[in-house]
Amino acid sequence: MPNLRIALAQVDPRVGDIARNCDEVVRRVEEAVAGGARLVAFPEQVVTGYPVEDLALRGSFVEASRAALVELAGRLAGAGLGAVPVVVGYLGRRPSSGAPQNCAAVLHRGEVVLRFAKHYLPNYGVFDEHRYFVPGDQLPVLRVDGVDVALAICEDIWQEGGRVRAAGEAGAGLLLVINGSPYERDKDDQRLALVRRRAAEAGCTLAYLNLVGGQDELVFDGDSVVVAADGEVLARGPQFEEALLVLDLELPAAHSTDAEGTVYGDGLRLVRVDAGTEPVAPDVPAPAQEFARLDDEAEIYAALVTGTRAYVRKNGFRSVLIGLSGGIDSALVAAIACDAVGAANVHCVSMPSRYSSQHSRDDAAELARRTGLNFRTVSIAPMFDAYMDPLGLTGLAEENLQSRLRGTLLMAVSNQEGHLVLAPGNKSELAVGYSTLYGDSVGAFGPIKDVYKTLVFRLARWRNEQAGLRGEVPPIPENTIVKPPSAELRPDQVDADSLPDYDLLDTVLDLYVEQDLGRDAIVAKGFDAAVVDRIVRLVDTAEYKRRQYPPGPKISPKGFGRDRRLPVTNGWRRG
Ligand SMILES: Nc1ncnc2c1ncn2[C@@H]1O[C@H](COP(=O)(O)OP(=O)(O)OC[C@H]2O[C@@H]([n+]3cccc(C(=O)O)c3)[C@H](O)[C@@H]2O)[C@@H](O)[C@H]1O
Ligand SMILES: Nc1ncnc2c1ncn2[C@@H]1O[C@H](COP(=O)(O)OP(=O)(O)OP(=O)(O)O)[C@@H](O)[C@H]1O
Ligand SMILES: NC(=O)CC[C@H](N)C(=O)O
Repeated sequence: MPNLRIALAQVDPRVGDIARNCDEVVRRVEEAVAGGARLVAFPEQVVTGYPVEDLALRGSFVEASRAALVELAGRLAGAGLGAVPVVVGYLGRRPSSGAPQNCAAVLHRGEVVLRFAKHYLPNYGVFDEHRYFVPGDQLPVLRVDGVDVALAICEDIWQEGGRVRAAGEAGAGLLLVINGSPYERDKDDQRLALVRRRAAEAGCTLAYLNLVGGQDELVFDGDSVVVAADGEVLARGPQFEEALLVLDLELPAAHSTDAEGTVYGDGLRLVRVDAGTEPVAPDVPAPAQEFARLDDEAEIYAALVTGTRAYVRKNGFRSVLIGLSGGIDSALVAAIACDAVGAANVHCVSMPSRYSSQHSRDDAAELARRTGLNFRTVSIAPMFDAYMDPLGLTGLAEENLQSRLRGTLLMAVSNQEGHLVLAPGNKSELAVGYSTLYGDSVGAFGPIKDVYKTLVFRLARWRNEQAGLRGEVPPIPENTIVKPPSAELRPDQVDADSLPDYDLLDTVLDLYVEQDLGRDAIVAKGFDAAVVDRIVRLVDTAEYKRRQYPPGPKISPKGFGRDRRLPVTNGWRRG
């Protein structure tokens, strides 16, 4: 059996930054070729970044992507890297109609030798690909070093049949799938099971290559994997880190004599390109690469850090600003921020009012001391009095004023000093509207907006334990974790005055939001009808607030973003 040394480049492109992304492709091909790779692959739409959303509808952008592809082929050859075929994803057009397509190409000896488009387009959850693209109808096969490598793009393996079946019918020796598959909790297990099933169906080894990094609310976890037809894992990339996986695969020699244009299942037509290369036995075998899996908390925390870092850096910021109350939410956000951009780039403001307890102020200062982040205190009392005197506010208006003064203050410091403001709201609060519009909801990015409050506590404990294991000072003060959550907007206020206990609240929210169960179905599970009614009503009436909340990293199958699109003006009140 011929040996094929492949390199899978698990990289982090920036959407819209075609020049930077192409530079990165050249750099990684250089590295792969130096490592003896005979075939190099990059993820879905690496040239443009993924997902490009409505940029796909801009003719100038599509043309820039197509031109960059041709230029990239020339650049690789010019750099002495043209002998090795390179698979890259890009944004292209269907030649007949000019309609945008989610494409990939093979670059070889200075030319674009093969182009094809994604066959199945995802149109659920966060995906809208039918809005942008028309599907491809080919089975692309690249013959390299005497092995037939069938190619596919992400959703192509999530649906039955299609390129997986066609690859089997064409007798491919390897199915190479390039992906832009966003992170969700437990999705790595789901993907591995899927990849194993598809490898068995295609009857060949399957190499699954994913993006890594973050793009607005999406986080890409990498987690590329290579699986044999019998399900054995041959290599697995790291989660949430860039990597170049170089590995040797023993693959069957190409034997298909099917002519170009042969039609397989689902109407896919064979397009074949022969790289004209001879098998090369490597001098030294590539070392086996299988990175250890992260456990649940580690994985979620890494996703939050990755998403936050990507948003800050890719939007040109160096530093962030957080209102630090001494409570658990802003404490966890501060810990994530320190891990994402470094404590020296994290700026926090304690903004006490007359209702702020001494322990809250102390806890905020203690977190700053433990992490080394930049910390200052600005009392909001004088501003508060200046509003209260002429307006005579009471009750909720008085409470929300404090939150809004803090929001205004944070934005003022952001304007003055150039830090990006992080919003500290968690998913439980966002669900029930427990935050002040234009107050604590100000900010550019919400690192924990997809994290329920009960998980906020687990992550805070987990982060402290990790510090302990590494012999470091745990970042979050114990008192912040153990005290009852409170907004401290009036004397002796605690969250439990206005909301059900968080264990109960999060359980019902999971049923209503994540699992989309109706009110009656939730009550039928044994929950108190009055509590369910109240939670359902709070969730439904807070849609307007969620629409005005900043983006944040999606970690669940149903984040408050594109995954859950409900009308704001909505007379349906029966859950
Ligand atoms: N359908 C709709 N579409 C658009 N706007 C709508 C609207 N319904 C109300 N509004 C507007 O929204 C306003 C009400 O919203 P908003 O001003 O935010 O105020 P509201 O939701 O009434 O109160 C904020 C709640 O969040 C709690 N809170 C605040 C701050 C921090 C925390 C925490 O623990 O983290 C909790 C606070 O104790 C209170 O229960 C109305 O006055 C109206 O202007
Ligand atoms: N005294 C304060 N100083 C600085 N920021 C504050 C202060 N009080 C509230 N904030 C900001 O407003 C956000 C909402 O805080 P609040 O205490 O009202 O509720 P919370 O959801 O329990 O949040 P936390 O757990 O961070 O306290 C905080 O996360 C923080 O960013
Ligand atoms: N880019 C894609 O086609 C992604 C869709 C796929 N179902 C996934 O989440 O991995």
